[in-house]
Amino acid sequence: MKTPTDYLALPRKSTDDIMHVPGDKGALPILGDTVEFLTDYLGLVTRKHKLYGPIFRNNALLQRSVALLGPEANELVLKDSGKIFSSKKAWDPILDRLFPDGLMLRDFDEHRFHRRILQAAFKKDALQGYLDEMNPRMREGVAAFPKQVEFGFKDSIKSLLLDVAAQVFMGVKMGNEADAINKGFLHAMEASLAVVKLPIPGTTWQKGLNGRKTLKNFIEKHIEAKRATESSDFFSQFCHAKDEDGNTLSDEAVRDHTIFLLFAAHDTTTSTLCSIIYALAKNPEWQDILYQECQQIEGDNLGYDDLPKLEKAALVMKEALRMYPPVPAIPRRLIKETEIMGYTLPANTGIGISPLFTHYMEEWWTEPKKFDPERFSAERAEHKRHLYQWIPFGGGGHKCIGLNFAEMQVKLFMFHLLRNYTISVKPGYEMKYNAVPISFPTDGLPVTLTARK
Ligand code: HEM
Repeated sequence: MKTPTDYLALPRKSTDDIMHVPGDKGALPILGDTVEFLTDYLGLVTRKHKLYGPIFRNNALLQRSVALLGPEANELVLKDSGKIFSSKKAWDPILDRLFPDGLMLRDFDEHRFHRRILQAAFKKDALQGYLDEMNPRMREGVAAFPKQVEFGFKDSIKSLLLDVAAQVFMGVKMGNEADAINKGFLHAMEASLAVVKLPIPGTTWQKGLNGRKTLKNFIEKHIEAKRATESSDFFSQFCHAKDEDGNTLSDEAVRDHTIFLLFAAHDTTTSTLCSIIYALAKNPEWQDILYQECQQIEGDNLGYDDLPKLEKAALVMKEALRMYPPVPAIPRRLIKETEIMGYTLPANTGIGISPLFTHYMEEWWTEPKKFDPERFSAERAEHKRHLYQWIPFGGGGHKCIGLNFAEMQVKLFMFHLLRNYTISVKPGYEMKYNAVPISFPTDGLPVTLTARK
């Protein structure tokens, strides 16, 4: 039987048997540190780290959990050599009704089985196909952005990426069907952040469930035809994907992975492009460097073989992901009692590691608050001091399967934008943003594009 807390986001409380771990109850009764967690996550974690060290108790979002900080902790949790950290149990409470059975919501052998099959859709030939599909749409999308007037970059890029996703993820050409898919998807995304999950018509939650239904119906309607032909979209690729042993995906698995992929790709890439555009607007010398780099490429399209030529663009992306990792914290749940950093933690303990905190640790980064893409250059390679100090894509078995696609899409956008326009913000402008649940500007990121002479 459901209890009232089942209708709240994150209803599942972790066990109380972690009171021996350093920490405190948080600032407020019941809410603990929820307010600071949502408004200044990095400040909160940095303060607690100073007080308690690399392992401490958290009390936020009606959950007690244990924070494990720093590259060693990241490695322990993400590598998970003992198979004790469940991704499914951590993500399910947030995502299982809207995006069930995606890769992140599967564990261990079952996860590995699905991931090996899905890998086929991220190989070179497939990526090349997606890039060819995306080129004209991205070019037209950038050309349609307002010029010479200030506009909110966040909403514009979100909507462009949504159009591209309808085509490249679901294989829908523009028109009514794409609009319905986009709307359904947006509603499902919004519902994933809903605090109250009551199935009442008109609420964010109910709209999200309806949104999922739209996506589900679309896939179920088209799956037979998709299996009969092949095209350059993830939906089609998943229909035909095989691992080395010839295993394939069931219709249900194709459906759930395709819908989950939309979720995993969309806000993360939108967030990354916002951070990049902000960083470039504040550091115009980097716009010139990238402009020169784009000029080496002939023609109006970015080809797959051109991607490695955009070396400096890759450095800028890495640095933006360091400073503003879209996924600032990665949750797991322990599946059995385990001793970690000198403390015995019971089964079911919620665990949180923090890419954002790690990316600002002075022990590992030179002047971490400074935008300095060259820190990732082959000569300096600061990020290689520890394999788990730069983890915007996570690591280990659940490391982002879409990272090459993400880099390709980001480069494609920058290519079409920077070869034609410069980006500026008002003098003295500083982006206001919230790091959790996903790093986003809270002011819409007002920018101005000006045509290059
Ligand atoms: C810059 C953009 C992106 C960032 C920063 C990002 C970040 C992440 C992170 C941190 C994880 C690991 C979560 C965990 O361990 O709990 C992850 C997993 C995942 N990402 Fe991404 N992602 C990005 C883009 C994409 C794109 C474009 C796609 C698809 C085309 C994608 C698909 C996935 C999937 C399916 C998983 C689950 C992998 C697994 O559990 O095996 N991501 N991503």
